[in-house]
Amino acid sequence: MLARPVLHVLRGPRQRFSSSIRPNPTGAIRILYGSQTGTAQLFANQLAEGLEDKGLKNVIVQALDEKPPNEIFSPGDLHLVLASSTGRGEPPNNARKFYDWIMNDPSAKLDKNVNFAVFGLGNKSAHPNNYNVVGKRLDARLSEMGAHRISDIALGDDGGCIEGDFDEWVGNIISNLAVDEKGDGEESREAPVTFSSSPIEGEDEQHKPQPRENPEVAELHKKSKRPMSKNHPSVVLGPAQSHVVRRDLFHLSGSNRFYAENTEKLQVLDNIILTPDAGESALREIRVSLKCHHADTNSEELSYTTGDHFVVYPRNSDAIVDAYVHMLRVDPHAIITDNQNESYPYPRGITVSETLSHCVDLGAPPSPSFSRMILGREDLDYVNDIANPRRTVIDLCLQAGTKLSLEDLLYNAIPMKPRYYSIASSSIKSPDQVILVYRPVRYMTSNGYLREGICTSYLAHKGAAQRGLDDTAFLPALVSPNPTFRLPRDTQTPVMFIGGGCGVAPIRAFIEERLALRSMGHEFGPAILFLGFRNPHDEVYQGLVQEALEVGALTESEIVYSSGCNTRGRCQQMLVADLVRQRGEKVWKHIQDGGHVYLCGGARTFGAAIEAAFLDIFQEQNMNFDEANGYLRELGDKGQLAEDLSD
Ligand SMILES: Cc1cc2nc3c(=O)[nH]c(=O)nc-3n(C[C@H](O)[C@H](O)[C@H](O)COP(=O)(O)O)c2cc1C
Repeated sequence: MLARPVLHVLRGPRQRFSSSIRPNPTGAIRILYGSQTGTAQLFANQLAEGLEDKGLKNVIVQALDEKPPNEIFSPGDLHLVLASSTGRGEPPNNARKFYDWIMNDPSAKLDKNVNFAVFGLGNKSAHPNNYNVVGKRLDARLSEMGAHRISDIALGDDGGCIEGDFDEWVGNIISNLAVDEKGDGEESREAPVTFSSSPIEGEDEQHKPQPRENPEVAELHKKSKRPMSKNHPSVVLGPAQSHVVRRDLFHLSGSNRFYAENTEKLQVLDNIILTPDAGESALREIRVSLKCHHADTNSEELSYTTGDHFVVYPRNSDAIVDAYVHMLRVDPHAIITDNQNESYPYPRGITVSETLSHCVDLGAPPSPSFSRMILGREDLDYVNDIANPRRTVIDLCLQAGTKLSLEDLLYNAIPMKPRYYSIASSSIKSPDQVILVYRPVRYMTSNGYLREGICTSYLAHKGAAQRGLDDTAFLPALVSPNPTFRLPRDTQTPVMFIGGGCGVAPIRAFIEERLALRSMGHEFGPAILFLGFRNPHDEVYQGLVQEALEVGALTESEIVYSSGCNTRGRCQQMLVADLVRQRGEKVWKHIQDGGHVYLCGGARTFGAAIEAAFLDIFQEQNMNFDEANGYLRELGDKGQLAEDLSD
C-alpha cells in the first residue's frame, strides 16, 4: 500500500503534524470557490483538508454564491478564493451573483483587515485572449476595494499541469501561514505571518514585508515530494452485490449525487461516420434527443440555443476498469459504504466497479506527486516523462512494480470530468435534438501502448436503441449555455467563420441556423467561410455549404487541406492560418465594416495560428505588435470576435 502525500494536492487523509503552522489563527480561513466543472471545488476541499491536517481550526469551504455577496468577507478572516473562467472569460454559474456584485457596484468596499489570496483556474492555450480573466479581475477588484492581499495571484493552467500550479500556490499559502521553527505557538518577530495581522497603516505594496522562507516549511515541502509512511483511512467495503448492474448514477441524490444539476438521460438517435474514406480517425456525427428519460425529472425536454455547448459524462471502458480491478485485487461488486471519512471524494453506496467506471479518470496521467509516490522517487521530469506521453497510473505501477491499494487510487487519481462539445445543430431547425461532431482519439504511446480518448471512444460505442431501452443508446448529459457565442441579432451584420477539423461543428450550427432563417424570409449581409481539413477525405458537410452558397446564407467559401488535393483536382494545400493571412485585406475590411468573426477549432495549434495571422494582418495596417494585440483583445471584448476553441 502506498503512502499519502503530505502537502501535495492535499487529497490524502488527514495527517497530524508537530505543526510549524499557526495553530489557531484569530480569524477563520474561508475557502471560497467558483467552479463550473468541479476542479476549483475539488481543489477547495483538498485545501481545506490540508490546512486542517496542519492543525488549523475554523476552516470553512463555501461556493461564492452560497451567501449574499456582501456577507462573504469578514474582517480578520483569511479568504482563499479559487475561481475558474468559463464561456469567454465568464464566471462559473455558482460565482455569477458574487462576480456581478463585485464588478458592478463601484461603492462596494471591504475592510482593510479582510485578507485574501486568489488562485485562478483557466486554460491558456484554449483561451489565450481570456486566460484566467475571472481570477485576475477578482484579484484586482478585491485589492481595489480595500482588502489585504496576502500573496500574489496564482494562475492554474488546465492546458498544462494545473495540479502542479495548485501545489505551488498551496505551498506559498502555507509559507504565509507559517511561524518560526520554535513551534511553541508564539510568533517570532520575523515570522512571515501575514494573515490575520492587519496591514500596517500607511504601508504600500512595495514596502510590505516580504514573506521569508521558513526552514521548517521548506523541509515540509521537500518531504511532501517523498512517499511517507502513515496510516490511511481505509475505504470501507460492504458485501458484494453482484446483481447490481447500473450503467449510470442517476439514482444518487442530495449531497451524494454525482451528476450536475440539469443532467438528463438522453437517447442517442444516430451515430454515423461522416467520412468513411478517412479511416479510423474519421469524423463522426452523433444525434441525441433532448427528451428526458430520467425518472425524477421535472422537465420533459431540454432546450438549447444555437452556439451552446453539450456536456457529456463519459465512463471508462469495461476493459480498463477490469485491468484496474485486477491490479488492485478488489471485488468489483463490493459496495463502498465509507460513511465515516468526510474527505472521501466520491459518492457512497455504489460498487467498486461503478466508482472506477464513472468517477475516476483512468486515462489521465497522475498528478506530479502521485507519480512520485508510485515511482518511489523524487526526481521526475513530469512533463516529458508523464504528462506528454500521457502515461497512466497503471503504466507507472507496472513500470515500478508498485502495489497500489484501492484507497491510494481513489484518494489520489484525477477525478473524471464531464466533457464539453460544441453543439453542431441549430435550435431553430432542430429544437428537440442536438448534433455533435467528434473524432475518436486513438494514438500509440512512446512505449507502444494503444490509447483511446475516454469520451470519444465512449461516444463511438453509442448506438441508436436496437432493443427497446438498450443502455448503449443513452447518455448522461446536459446543455451548457454559451451566451457570448451567438450570431449577431441583425442578420445583415457581416459574418466570417474560420474553422479547422472538429471546429466545423459550431460553424455547421450557424450555417444551419442561417438556412432556417433564410427560409423564414430573412435577408443577409456578407458571410465568408474559411475552413480547413486534414485532407479531402476528411472534408464534411459539402452539401450544406453548397446549399448555403446557393441561397445566400453564405456568400463565399474557401476550403483548404493541410495535405492532398480535393476531389475536383484543385489543390488547396494550405493551412487555414496561411489562407487567412493571404486574405488579409479582406479580413481587415470585414472587421472595419463591423463584421463579426468566429474562430472554431483546436486551441493549441489552430487557435494560436489564427490569432498570429490576425496580429500579422493588423501590423500590416501600421500597428506595432502591442497595438495589434490590444486591438485583438478589444475585438473580443466588444463581441466582434468570438472563439470556440477546444483543448
Ligand atoms: C466551456 C468552457 C469555457 C472555458 N472558458 C475559459 C476562458 O474563457 N478562459 C480560461 O482561461 N479558461 C477557460 N476554460 C478552462 C477552464 O477554466 C479550466 O478547465 C478550469 O480548470 C475549469 O475549472 P472548473 O472545473 O472549476 O470550472 C473554459 C473551459 C470550458 C469547458
